[in-house]
Amino acid sequence: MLARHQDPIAAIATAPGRGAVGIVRVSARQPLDGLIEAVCGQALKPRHAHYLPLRAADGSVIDQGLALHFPAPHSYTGEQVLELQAHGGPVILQLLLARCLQALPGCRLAEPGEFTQRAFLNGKLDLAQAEAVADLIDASTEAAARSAARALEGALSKEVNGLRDALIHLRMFVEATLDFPEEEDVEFVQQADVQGQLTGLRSRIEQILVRTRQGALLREGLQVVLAGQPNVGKSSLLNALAGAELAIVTPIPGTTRDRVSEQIQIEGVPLHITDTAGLRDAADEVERIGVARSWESIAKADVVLFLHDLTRLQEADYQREDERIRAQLAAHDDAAHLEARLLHVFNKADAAEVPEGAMALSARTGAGLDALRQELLARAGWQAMPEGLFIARERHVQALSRTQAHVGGALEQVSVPRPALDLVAEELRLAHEALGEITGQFSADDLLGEIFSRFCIGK
Ligand SMILES: Nc1nc2c(c(=O)[nH]1)N(C=O)[C@@H](CNc1ccc(C(=O)N[C@@H](CCC(=O)O)C(=O)O)cc1)CN2
Ligand SMILES: Nc1nc2c(ncn2[C@@H]2O[C@H](COP(=O)(O)OP(=O)(O)OP(=O)(O)O)[C@@H](O)[C@H]2O)c(=O)[nH]1
Ligand SMILES: [Mg+2]
Repeated sequence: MLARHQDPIAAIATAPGRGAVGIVRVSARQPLDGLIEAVCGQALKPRHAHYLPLRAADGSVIDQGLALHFPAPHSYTGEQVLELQAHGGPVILQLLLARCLQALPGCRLAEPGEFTQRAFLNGKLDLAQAEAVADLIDASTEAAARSAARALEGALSKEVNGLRDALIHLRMFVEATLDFPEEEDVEFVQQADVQGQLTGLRSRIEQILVRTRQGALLREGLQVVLAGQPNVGKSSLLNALAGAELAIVTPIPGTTRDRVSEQIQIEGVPLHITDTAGLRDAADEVERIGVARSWESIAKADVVLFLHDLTRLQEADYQREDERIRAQLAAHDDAAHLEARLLHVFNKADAAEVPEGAMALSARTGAGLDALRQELLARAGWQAMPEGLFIARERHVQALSRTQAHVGGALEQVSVPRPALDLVAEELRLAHEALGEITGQFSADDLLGEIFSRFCIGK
């Protein structure tokens, strides 16, 4: 353990700037009696809110506030914690913070996520729960917040721990059998139906993977880019989806020159929508840069919504331009990837006939927008699962997929006539290890550093 994990730390634990109330939080291994006496002028009853003057070094009053002492180990971090709840002005909170740093020997400013990192290191939260704390704070929709709260309660961890126990059970069995003489072990493994157990495990992992992917979608959202020729109604569609006049709309082709992005939500799934400059051989420098940016956005999008203008479908030059864009899209992407993310949508259904089977809408009247929303959710792989939802990260999906691959590897090994049990054991060990990365049982220090450094300060 690095020495820095032993230091007392302090930080402003509320959003910076002006708030009605702000909190300065201190966490330390050593007793906080000296600090409490210095700032509060009296001893504090554990886990009890005291209203009192909070004092500077010269005895002057910084603020009338609330002080709370959580003696170790019954605190957020598992260490001694002192909370000073003051009025929320930035100057007051800075003064209180400076006072704590100066009155508690060895105390330094907390790094981002360091309180939660200590909660993790002291076993108060596992890694998936600690990540849920950050996801709860950063949640951009109610559904994301609610499922982050469920992950914080341990919904994902519980699933992962259930899998872990089943894996440990199998590992112990297979490893014990390894010590048997060769003829007996095979028979033993067959009797215990290791193959059946592995098959069961694999379908359990698959079910959890499906839910974890949903949880990751709630967290990451979906990147949708509106692309197409000038004047087809991309900006109108952005405005219609967002319900606000965000992008300029005019009948002049080439109106949008720079990207305009907005986050909306559909059934709680965050959608990041980007309106782009119409794709054409631009006449001037500004538009040329705009079109280059359109292509950058297209490259990064999960869904490329290729918008067409129904009123111009029959025009030869219009068709030629659409073909050119299609070819350019194909040149930027491999066919399968393009197929999976390209969505053709036909606009101005209020002003023209709609061809059979086309996904048509009118950005002007709003007709067809609901069907588009549902199509976007379907593209994202969203399945409404009201109960049992928990927030998750791409990292969790990856770890579960690797666990699944190793369980599959073990299954392959036991399915041959004379299974090599040492290979089965090795696959199971790797599966266990991959699974353990989710809750932080087997996590490298650099992964932990990476995760906690993305928290806000004071968390
Ligand atoms: N004022 C304040 N509000 C806050 C926090 C905080 O640190 N301070 N939290 C910060 O994120 C969240 C609450 N999280 C907390 C988690 C555990 C404990 C705690 O004292 N745990 C003890 C006792 C548990 C019990 O009494 O049942 C323990 O785990 O032993 C406190 C806050 C949200 N609201
Ligand atoms: N009739 C009809 N006109 C529409 C519809 N959507 C957009 N328009 C009109 O089409 C013209 C172009 O709309 P924009 O939204 O600016 O088109 P754009 O694709 O963003 O164009 P650029 O920014 O130039 O690439 C405007 O005159 C809109 O009023 C629609 O659903 N029906
Ligand atoms: Mg536009």
